[in-house]
Amino acid sequence: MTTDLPTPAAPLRIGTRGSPLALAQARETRARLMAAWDLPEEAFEIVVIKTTGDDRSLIDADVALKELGGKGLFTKEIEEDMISASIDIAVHSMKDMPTVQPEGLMLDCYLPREDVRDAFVSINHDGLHALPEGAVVGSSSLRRRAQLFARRPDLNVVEFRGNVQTRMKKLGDGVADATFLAMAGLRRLGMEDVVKSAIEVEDMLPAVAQGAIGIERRVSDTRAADMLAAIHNVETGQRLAAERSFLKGLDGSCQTPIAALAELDGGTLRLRGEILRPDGSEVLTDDRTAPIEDGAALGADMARDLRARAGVGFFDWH
Ligand SMILES: NCc1[nH]cc(CCC(=O)O)c1CC(=O)O
Repeated sequence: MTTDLPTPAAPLRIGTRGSPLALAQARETRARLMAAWDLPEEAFEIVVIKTTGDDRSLIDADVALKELGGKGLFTKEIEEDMISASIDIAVHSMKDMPTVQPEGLMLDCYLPREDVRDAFVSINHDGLHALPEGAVVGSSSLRRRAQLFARRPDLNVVEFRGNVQTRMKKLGDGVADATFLAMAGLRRLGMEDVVKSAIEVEDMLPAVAQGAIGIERRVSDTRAADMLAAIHNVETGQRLAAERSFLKGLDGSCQTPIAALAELDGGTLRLRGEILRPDGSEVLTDDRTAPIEDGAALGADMARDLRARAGVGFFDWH
């Protein structure tokens, strides 16, 4: 391979959001590239980009969420900077990524996946099953809210946003008895100490691509393509192919209560999928296996069948 490797004078520019988790993910990507190509830190430049999703005033206004449908809230500005070539690659939580990339951009590099489970975070309670009748839980995730209502209609759910510290303060102030966060994010931030217990996927199926980091690049950028190929994790890519095909088939976004998890066992891929009414009153699930190479087709088939079972109006809310 005759890649012109980046140098301190002409670094590979890594675009990222400025949140602590996004920065941790960008640094992990840089560390993996440094190790794979034996390059110094100065061969990379981490470029922080502000996105619509980072704008609290917009995110808190329902109108913004409705207008954008939740799609690309965290990615639009970063992708524009990649197209205009002011950055070369962008590091994303795949959970927040739309299923289709803008013209000229692509995703073909995924890092090894972290813990896919949700974390139960609480000061006084040990886990979901230990929550007393009528307890107050904080979550702004449509998926987690719907999954909680489905299992525990007695719980009261309140909006909960902010970084880990903010949420812990709210718990300390008694705003809620418990909240939920992805194990992956907490591990990557080194904040696992706030976790009371990991929720098994049988109790709460994770969001599509939870725990996975993807690295986007320009289709035409062969240097980035070569560099990223060296750190690509094949298994993560195979699992996400099935999960994201499922999401795409449901026309879903992070604003829809959809959950899915693909796992590999030898040459076989198992895909579990779930769609819920936002109030948890109805849950449709499916669980199938196929050869790994048929994962995307499996996801599309499962989405089509669940759609048919759901009928019209299943996802309506407000
Ligand atoms: N939607 C926000 C978001 N996007 C990715 C993560 C965590 C890391 C991951 O799941 O990969 C989170 C926060 C959370 O759900 O706790």
